Parts: sequence; C-alpha cells; structure tokens
Amino acid sequence: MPETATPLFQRLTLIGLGLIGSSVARAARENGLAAEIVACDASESVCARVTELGFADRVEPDLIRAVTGADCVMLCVPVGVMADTAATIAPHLAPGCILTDVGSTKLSVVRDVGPVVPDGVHFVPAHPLAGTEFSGPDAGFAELFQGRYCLVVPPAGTNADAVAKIVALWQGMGAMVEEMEPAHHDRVLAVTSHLPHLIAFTICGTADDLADETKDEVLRFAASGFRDFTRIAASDPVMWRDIFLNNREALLEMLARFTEDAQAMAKAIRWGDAGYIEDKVLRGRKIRRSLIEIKQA
Ligand SMILES: NC(=O)c1ccc[n+]([C@@H]2O[C@H](COP(=O)([O-])OP(=O)(O)OC[C@H]3O[C@@H](n4cnc5c(N)ncnc54)[C@H](O)[C@@H]3O)[C@@H](O)[C@H]2O)c1
Ligand SMILES: O=C(O)C(=O)C[C@]1(C(=O)O)C=C[C@@H](O)C=C1
Repeated sequence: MPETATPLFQRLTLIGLGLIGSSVARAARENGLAAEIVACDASESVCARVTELGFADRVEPDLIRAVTGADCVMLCVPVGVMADTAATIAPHLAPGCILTDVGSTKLSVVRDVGPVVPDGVHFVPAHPLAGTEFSGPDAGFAELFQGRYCLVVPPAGTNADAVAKIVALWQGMGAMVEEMEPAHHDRVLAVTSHLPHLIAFTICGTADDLADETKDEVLRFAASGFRDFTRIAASDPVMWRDIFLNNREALLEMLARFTEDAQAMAKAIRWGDAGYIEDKVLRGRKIRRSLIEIKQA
C-alpha cells in the first residue's frame, strides 16, 4: 500500500476473483484503497490460485467468514448467482457496511439483491465499463479501469456518504464515475455491449455452421472483419448466458431494432441503393472517430 494513502475501507471483501474481482483486488492494493483485502470464491482452484498470486491479504473460501467484519463487500460473480450469494451473506453484514457489485445488468441486481439487504447496510450497485474476453484470476490487472467509465446506480434514498465512498473507490482505481437509473443503464448497455456480443456469438456460429464450405477459409483468411468479432466471441459462456437472461427485454428490443435496420440494408443491397449503403458506412466511421476522440476506442 502507498505509505501516504488513507485507505477508504478497513476490510474490503471481494466475492468472485475472476477478471473483474482480481483486477479490483490488484488496483485497490496498488492504490492503497483498503487496509485489508479478503478474497472469497466458490471455486477451490480459484482460491488456490489467488493465494499463489498473492494480491489478497486473506483468502477465505467460506462466504460468511469472508464478509464478517468487512466495511465493504463487493459481489464480482456472474449476475445469475447474485441473488443466492446476497441472500447467504446478508444476515452477516455488519451495520454500516457497504454492499456493492460489478454486475453487467443492473435492474436484475437491484431486483435480486435489494430486497435482502438488512437495515443499516448500504447498497450501492455499480458497473465498470471495462473488461476483456479473458476470465479468471490470472486475467486481471490493476490498470483495467484506468480511463474507463464506471456507472453507479444507487436506489433512491441511498446514504450519500456510502455512494461517495463507492465513487471514490472507483476513482481511486482510475475510473470516471457517473450515476444512472438502472433501467436506463440496461437499455444503454443492451445496445453498446450486449447486442455486439450477441452478434459476435451468432456470426461465429453462422460461420461454423458453414464448416464444410468455408470453415477452412474462415480460419485461414481471418485477417479481416471476422477476426474482430472472434475476440469478443471468446468471452465466458456463463457470464454471457446470465447477462442475456437478465437483460431480456432491453436486449430483445435492441435486437428487433437491429434486425429492422439489417433488413433495410438488405433491401438497399437488393435494389442497388448505393446512397443508402454509403451513408450507413459513413455513419459507422463517424462513430468510430468520435470514440477515438473521447479515448474510449
Ligand atoms: N468480463 C467483463 O468484461 C466484465 C466487465 C464488467 C463487469 N463484468 C461483470 O463482473 C462479474 C464477474 O465477471 P468476470 O469477468 O470477473 O467473470 P470471471 O468468470 O472471470 O469470474 C467470476 C468468478 O466468480 C466465481 N463464482 C461464480 N459463482 C460464484 C459463487 N456463487 N460464489 C462465489 N464465487 C463464485 C467464479 O469461480 C469465478 O472465479 C459478472 O457479473 C460480469 O457480468 C464483467
Ligand atoms: O472489452 C471486452 O472484451 C468486453 O467485453 C468488455 C465489456 C463490453 O462489452 O464492453 C463486457 C461486459 C461488461 O459488462 C463491460 C465491458
């Protein structure tokens, strides 16, 4: 811990030490944000690896022992297991403790975790918009959140000091923080993150279904648009299964809109509408340029 830093938390317990949990552990330690970091994971092999990697002060496989005495508990597990995890730990959270998470869907986390949070415990859901296609404790790194957004979605009436501490935690790890309504969060992420992944998984499946005709060529000549899709298509199946199932409505709405737009493109191609096609490509280019300008590319 940097000697001059005053830790925000005395004991930060991280549940789930994959890409995100292990990145938080590394970043929190490097920036002196917690006096003690406790790591808890359901997988024995992950616990063993976290011990070897040494970025936590204590590895505690038992959920209840892990959260006892913590002033901040962060759930870094797939969104499909947030409910069970929160229900198990809730009665053991100390008064004044801040319970937070990093889940990629927010309405579901508010729905699943909110009702079990005991009085006196502050619930501040959050979502760092940073990641890679890799998972597990070896994949994490301290710089993951630097220059990236983290969205916090505190329910109405959440203790302002607790929100400020979670904002300070993410800022201390280098993130830019903004507040958002959970429903709005889920619609925005449906189009910026969930739909692109759905398209990537689907296009890889489509290519694979054409195995006899094109598979060899797809793999051999992949130095093209297809290769960019394969990066995000390599992501964790459990994490993405849970995201799709827990952002069902917004994702289906965005998929329907996309399908309409894809049909419009198909029509333009069929009827030789060069202007329409050019306009769409130009729009894509502009979006890419503005992402580069705001350093989010
Ligand atoms: N990967 C990303 O790009 C990214 C970005 C932002 C947010 N998220 C969100 O962060 C969370 C974690 O994602 P990740 O990429 O770190 O996943 P990961 O697969 O790398 O790690 C998840 C960890 O949770 C553990 N786990 C699973 N069920 C558990 C349980 N019931 N109790 C305790 N531990 C359990 C697993 O053993 C694993 O070590 C997810 O909710 C995901 O939606 C992911
Ligand atoms: O960069 C990637 O590989 C990611 O998939 C990261 C990504 C994203 O879609 O941007 C994935 C899921 C998250 O909830 C946040 C970030």
